[in-house]
Amino acid sequence: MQEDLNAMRRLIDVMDQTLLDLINQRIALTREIGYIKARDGLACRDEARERQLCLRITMGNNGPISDSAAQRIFELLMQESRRHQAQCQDTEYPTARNPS
Ligand SMILES: O=C(O)C(=O)C[C@]1(C(=O)O)C=C[C@@H](O)C=C1
Repeated sequence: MQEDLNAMRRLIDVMDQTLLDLINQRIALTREIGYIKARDGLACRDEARERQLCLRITMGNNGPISDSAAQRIFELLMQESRRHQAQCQDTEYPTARNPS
């Protein structure tokens, strides 16, 4: 019984690390977008894109989590993206990302 529990928890630990790595990769991408927005004078928040994303999340949610739980998770992710993008507004566009 304890062995079954431990085996399941090890699976969860591996999955959590994968999720964390993916979340950090997502943030890295949104930071790239942040530099582009800063360069082009665009606002961090794009409400139309956020609505589109929430719709896509609802359409793609196969459960068992509820649509509102899925939306809360993604709203938190987007909030964190915007926080990182705000930092990009204050820093120079890295030349390594700007080959031109
Ligand atoms: O797609 C963008 O424009 C982004 O900046 C990415 C992102 C996101 O995290 O998905 C972040 C902030 C915007 O309000 C919308 C979406």
